[in-house]
Amino acid sequence: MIYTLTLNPSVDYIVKLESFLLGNLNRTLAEAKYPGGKGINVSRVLSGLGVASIALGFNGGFTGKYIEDYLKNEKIETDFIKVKDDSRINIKLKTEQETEINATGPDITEVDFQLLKSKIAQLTKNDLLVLAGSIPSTLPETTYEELVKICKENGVKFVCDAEGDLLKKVLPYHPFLIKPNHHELGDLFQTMISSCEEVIPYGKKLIEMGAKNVIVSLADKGAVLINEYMSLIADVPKGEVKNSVGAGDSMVAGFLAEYLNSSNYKEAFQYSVAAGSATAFSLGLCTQEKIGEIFSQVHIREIL
Ligand SMILES: Nc1ncnc2c1ncn2[C@@H]1O[C@H](COP(=O)(O)OP(=O)(O)O)[C@@H](O)[C@H]1O
Ligand SMILES: O=P(O)(O)OC[C@H]1O[C@](O)(COP(=O)(O)O)[C@@H](O)[C@@H]1O
Repeated sequence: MIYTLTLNPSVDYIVKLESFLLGNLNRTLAEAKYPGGKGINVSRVLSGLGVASIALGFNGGFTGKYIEDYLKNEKIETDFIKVKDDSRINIKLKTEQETEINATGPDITEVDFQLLKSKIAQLTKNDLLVLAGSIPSTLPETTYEELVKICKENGVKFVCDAEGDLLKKVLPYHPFLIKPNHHELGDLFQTMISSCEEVIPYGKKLIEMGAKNVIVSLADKGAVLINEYMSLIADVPKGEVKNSVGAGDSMVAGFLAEYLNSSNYKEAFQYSVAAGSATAFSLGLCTQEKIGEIFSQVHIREIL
């Protein structure tokens, strides 16, 4: 079974405005709400692709209930640990640019964290855990490290989509997949990365540091897959970007769904990029149909 872990779920409140004037009254043209948080987005895309998963994490209050009900409605199994305060609301402002305000989220106690650890300790070598997103400020910086240590002890495969030190610290435990974007990759190595070709040496370093598969996305500039067998560069389809929130999460879900189906890295990567772009071209997350429409527009070349 695939488990996704979202330590800090959100209600993503997407508001579209003609323009945004700081210090003025602004009125929206349109708005939408979705359950959010990276692991939750992965579960939702997987579900749309016919792959079951169980969503884990902490949720609370009316927002937590909204998230849980929404997932249940989409037939996604959940096993959240209830916390006292409300799950956060993240604001996504769509003007000519995309501006995000991600909230801090509720306090997580030591008892809640122990409960989570005991849930993770029950996973087996037939399971895969996706750890994705930021860590609430009340949890220790070592949270992901502690959780993947448990995975390693029990032979559980895991995927990690996180930033900076959180990501670096899980590499020695050999994640099956990591997916930084080019800014996050640049931050890891204190450099600026602006093309797919520039990604390759750093991607290879991440493989040396322990990752099994590295996907680096560069928004409209393409994406790169590196593992011990190959280095692939994909270009992305052209289209009207409606909302790129969750595009990265869709790549993770797309890769997992297709890899589980075909065990073919190249096809899984092509599917992953198509899923990312299908989400960017949609108001919410991608659908299987939308991915199918643009799949053949994703061109992959191998770098020898
Ligand atoms: N402007 C765009 N045009 C086409 N596809 C896009 C665009 N922006 C994002 N995507 C798709 O979404 C994927 C992830 O986008 P990116 O912004 O790099 O990741 P993240 O959401 O993790 O920051 C890209 O690899 C691509 O497939
Ligand atoms: O946990 P973080 O880093 O605050 O991110 C949470 C946000 O990330 C998202 O999961 C979107 O992630 P991506 O755009 O990177 O795919 C939103 O749904 C959510 O609001």
